[in-house]
Amino acid sequence: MEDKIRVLVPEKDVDAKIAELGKKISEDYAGRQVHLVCVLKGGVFFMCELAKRITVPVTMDFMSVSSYGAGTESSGVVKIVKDLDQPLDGKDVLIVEDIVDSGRTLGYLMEILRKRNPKSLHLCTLLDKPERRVTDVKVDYTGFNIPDEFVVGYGLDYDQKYRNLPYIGIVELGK
Ligand SMILES: O=P(O)(O)OC[C@H]1O[C@H](OP(=O)(O)OP(=O)(O)O)[C@H](O)[C@@H]1O
Ligand SMILES: Nc1nc2[nH]cnc2c(=O)[nH]1
Repeated sequence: MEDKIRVLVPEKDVDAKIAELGKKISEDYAGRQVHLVCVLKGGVFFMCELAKRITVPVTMDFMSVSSYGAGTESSGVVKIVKDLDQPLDGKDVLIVEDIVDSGRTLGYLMEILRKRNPKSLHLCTLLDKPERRVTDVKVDYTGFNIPDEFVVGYGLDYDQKYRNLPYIGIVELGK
């Protein structure tokens, strides 16, 4: 049987929220250049849409870390699979993520990136599951706080599927 996807956040609400976040970030970074750091793979859809909504000068870089396997639980072991191409010294860095869940990935990542001497380091996530937090993380910009459900779409996968959905959904697995 095919998996069923129940819509949690419809496409129009995601689009409206990204526009709102882009406006807020543009205001907060007025007169500066913002260096967006995308955490692959999940963050890429959100980052592209967000970048289009930011009106101050933007530069971008990408990194890939792995903390989840094929399942739905963070392993707690975070590995850098692909590092950034450019140094962060003196830059106003904004990390762009699809989701903060246990906080392990971002807690670890922010600690490493802070050591690279950015002028500022902030975090923007499309989704946050505050109930699930194990590691404390300061989130500066949040799209939606969501309940403790495993979500897919807008970059988020289940076993590498469903990243391309233009909305956020909950998978009901087929038997
Ligand atoms: O707060 P945590 O519990 O650490 O979970 C958050 C992390 O999990 C997801 O990545 P994932 O490992 O699924 O990789 P992907 O983006 O390549 O799918 C997400 O993009 C975050 O990086
Ligand atoms: N796809 C997906 N990846 C995650 N990584 C951490 N939480 C989640 C989630 O709810 N869905």
